[in-house]
Amino acid sequence: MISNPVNSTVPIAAEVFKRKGVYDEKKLFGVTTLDVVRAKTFYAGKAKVNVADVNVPVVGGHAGITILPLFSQAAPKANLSDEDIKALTKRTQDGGTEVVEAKAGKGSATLSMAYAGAIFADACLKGLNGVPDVVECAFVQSTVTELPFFASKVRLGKNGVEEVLGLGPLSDYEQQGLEALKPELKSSIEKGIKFAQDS
Ligand SMILES: NC(=O)c1ccc[n+]([C@@H]2O[C@H](COP(=O)([O-])OP(=O)(O)OC[C@H]3O[C@@H](n4cnc5c(N)ncnc54)[C@H](O)[C@@H]3O)[C@@H](O)[C@H]2O)c1
Ligand SMILES: O=C(O)C[C@H](O)C(=O)O
Repeated sequence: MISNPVNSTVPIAAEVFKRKGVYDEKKLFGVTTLDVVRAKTFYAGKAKVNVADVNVPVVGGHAGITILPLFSQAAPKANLSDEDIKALTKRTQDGGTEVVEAKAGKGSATLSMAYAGAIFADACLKGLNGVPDVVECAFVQSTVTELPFFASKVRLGKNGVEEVLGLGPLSDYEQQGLEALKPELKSSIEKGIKFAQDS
């Protein structure tokens, strides 16, 4: 699912598939790759490193504060200040809205979404083809937190999701971000489920 609001459209799709008796939680993904692309790009700019060498996990969901980039786990390591990390986090969280507002009613990110979509589709195809250790972040059914859907690193394989990976160690700032995003993400998920059940 790329269509927004991803935090609700994924639960909606899950409910619809369940109703039809064809739900497979290993094969339903909310595409959050663009958040990773943005986090990597902004980090590379600030840290003055080649973006092609950068990796940054992004967890949570795909809207505002539910997007939580884990810059404490970014590779390569860079000595950025707390202020820099806060600014990079906000820029990543606001990236989509920035584009939507700039386009003023004429759609959302297109070229960057095509790039992100291609990365994610390629990762899925590699997994289906048996390439080992293909890992991308995606919004999936999850037990990583108490929420039924959550974006985190996911290992892709022949069956789709082979493993939903945990969050790893978080900085205090990220831990606060995680606690702050949970009520908002919970509400979006519940709205999606209710919408599907009422339809
Ligand atoms: N997951 C992500 O990272 C990400 C990134 C970019 C865009 N998006 C989402 O992708 C979706 C498309 O974005 P866009 O920029 O291409 O938008 P857009 O406004 O350019 O295109 C939307 C299209 O959907 C059509 N449409 C609207 N209602 C419809 C309906 N009921 N039935 C059939 N078609 C309908 C419109 O005619 C239009 O052609 C949006 O939901 C956007 O928020 C997600
Ligand atoms: O379509 C939007 O609202 C934003 C989009 O999800 C994006 O991340 O660019």
